Amino acid sequence: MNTCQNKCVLKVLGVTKEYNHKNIIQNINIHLNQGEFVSILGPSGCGKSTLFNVIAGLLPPEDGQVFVNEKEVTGETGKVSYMYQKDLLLPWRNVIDNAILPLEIRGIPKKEARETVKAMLSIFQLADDGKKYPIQLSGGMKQRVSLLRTTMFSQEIMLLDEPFGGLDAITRMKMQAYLLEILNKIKGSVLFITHDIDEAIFLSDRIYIINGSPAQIVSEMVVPIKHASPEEMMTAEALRQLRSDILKCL
Ligand SMILES: Nc1ncnc2c1ncn2[C@@H]1O[C@H](COP(=O)(O)OP(=O)(O)OP(=O)(O)O)[C@@H](O)[C@H]1O
Repeated sequence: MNTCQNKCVLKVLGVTKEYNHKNIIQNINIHLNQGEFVSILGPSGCGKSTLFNVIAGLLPPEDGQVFVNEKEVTGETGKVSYMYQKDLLLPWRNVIDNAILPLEIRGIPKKEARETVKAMLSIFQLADDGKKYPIQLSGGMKQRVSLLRTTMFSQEIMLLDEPFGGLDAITRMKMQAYLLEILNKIKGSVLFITHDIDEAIFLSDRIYIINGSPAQIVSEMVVPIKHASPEEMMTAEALRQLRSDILKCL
């Protein structure tokens, strides 16, 4: 299954990364097709964020290559957008001015950048919140601002590193539905890190399981029912089987 079928926007080939002469991830091969939502599911501490840092060009791999739209970009930053686990909003900037950061870095004048962000606020359900500061926002709102800022960098390929990890269960479910709604509007391709099996099943088209020490891709699974309803999540035999197959790999 490890081939590009539709247009392949991101390809990771044989990536190995070590810290202090110890391999953390080894010979990782993954790909992301245009418009796909693909999760990397694995236990805490196995090396998922390390893999994202290599893909984003923030860490050079010991071995292997990263391609974006067929062009090698190993070790190059600025090719994909990246949302970290923590929201990392600047407390002294309001919502709009937090979200314009990627545009400012690209040299777009502040006034123009603010107009661009303002036009997106309602899509992110932040229409009345542009002037608020991070301290005035709930956890879910902070993550929506982070996501907005991430899309301001690039909507083509987004790396989302456990964006809902710190949220309570109800907010997390709302954010998952909200993320799908946003993606439907902006048509991006997403690589998503999680260690929550049901979250991966609900959101993804495909799931890579990463495990071991050093961590490797131990399985690749296609989700048979896309965006299953809560009832299907509980009762569908195909999803029960998928959950069981995933558990065997972890
Ligand atoms: N800069 C570093 N120097 C040395 N070791 C590191 C460094 N960064 C991470 N590690 C180690 O590499 C391993 C993988 O870390 P990483 O953050 O990639 O895992 P993860 O799967 O994303 O974890 P989590 O799900 O808890 O966020 C861990 O054992 C971690 O302690």
